[in-house]
Amino acid sequence: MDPATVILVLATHLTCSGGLFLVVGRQLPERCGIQLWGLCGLLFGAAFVGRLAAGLDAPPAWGQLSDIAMIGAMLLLTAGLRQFFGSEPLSPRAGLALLLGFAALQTLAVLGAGAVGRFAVINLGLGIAHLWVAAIAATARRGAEPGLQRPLLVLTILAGSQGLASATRGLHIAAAGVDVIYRGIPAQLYYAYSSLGTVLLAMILLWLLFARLNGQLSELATRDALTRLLNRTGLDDALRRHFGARGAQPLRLLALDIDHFKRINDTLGHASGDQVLRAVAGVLARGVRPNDIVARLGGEEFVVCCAAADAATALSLAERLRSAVAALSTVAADGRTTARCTISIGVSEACSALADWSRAAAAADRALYAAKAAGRDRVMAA
Ligand SMILES: Nc1nc2c(ncn2[C@@H]2O[C@H](COP(=O)(O)OP(=O)(O)OP(=O)(O)O)[C@@H](O)[C@H]2O)c(=O)[nH]1
Repeated sequence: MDPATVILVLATHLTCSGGLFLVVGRQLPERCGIQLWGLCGLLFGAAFVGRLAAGLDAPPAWGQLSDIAMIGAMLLLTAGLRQFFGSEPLSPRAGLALLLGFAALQTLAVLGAGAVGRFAVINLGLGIAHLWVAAIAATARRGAEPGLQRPLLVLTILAGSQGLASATRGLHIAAAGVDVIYRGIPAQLYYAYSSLGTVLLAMILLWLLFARLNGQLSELATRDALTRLLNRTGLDDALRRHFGARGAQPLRLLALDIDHFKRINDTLGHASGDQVLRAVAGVLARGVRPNDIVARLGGEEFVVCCAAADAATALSLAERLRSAVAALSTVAADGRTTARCTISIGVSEACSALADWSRAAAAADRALYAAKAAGRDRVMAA
């Protein structure tokens, strides 16, 4: 394909994907990055159109405007990525300073070496900008949720390889002169790879977005909004995963219930009751080992699944949780009164398969009611 056709295809693709991002971004929360990616696509597309409009053989100064627009578009891409991961994008002043610095450097190169200077600097500039995108993706991947790991790895590889390709092209043009800008195998390979890269980049950004939305949806479906513990659906999923794993340890079920919780609501108000629920949930979540499962089944009922083969371990965990909750003192919604509460716990026999789960849950419940009947604030084994 001749360079003008490649540039036209790139411009069309970038403009369409930029527009699509802006349309999709209208349905999403502000500052999630996609709006900046949309602007990046539109600006990059406009830069290519500007390059075509000026003509591929136009004097370097004409093409400089489109080059500055391309670097501006790359800055928007990095800003969108930083926004997506919740960090502050570059300030407009710093972005402007970078653009002016690039323009000054390129002008010096054009004055010294004409078209070769211009193309060497824009390719080096695009190379550095792509490597920056790769660095942002690689850094974000370290702390990212599991669903984002793969798209971020692909983005790191794609942006990194595009960065290296652009920088190498810049150095090649500086060394070999104007003849290699549009002609020859390296130029053909470069245009083929950047066309593919542009299409893939838009897909990866959408992949990132869908992975994030998917994670948020699954979080909403499986976690209790008040305490952030697993809800019933989340517990079912966790049990299926636990028992589905090879060599799964047996689980002992601790059924927990806050004693006389209605009184807390009645005396201190529902908002204070919510604070107590959050505080108890915190004690349970912090008090177990990473392999254990903690869930809120509704109201003031919780369940802890303890990966322990022997009853003594489960009973001592239950006792530890009971005394930690009894020692807890929660500031009520008025900010002054403190609320205290106790819990009763029923502990089941070991359960080694998902099929036995309801029997274990019923046994733990019976033990819990026995603990309540025996005066509350105690642990009973099934
Ligand atoms: N604040 C708050 N209260 C809730 C929530 N869900 C359920 N409740 C309240 O929890 C209370 C449960 O009361 P009961 O089932 O009578 O149990 P209890 O008062 O703890 O008594 P025992 O379990 O017998 O010790 C009810 O008043 C419910 O309204 C919630 O999300 N927030």
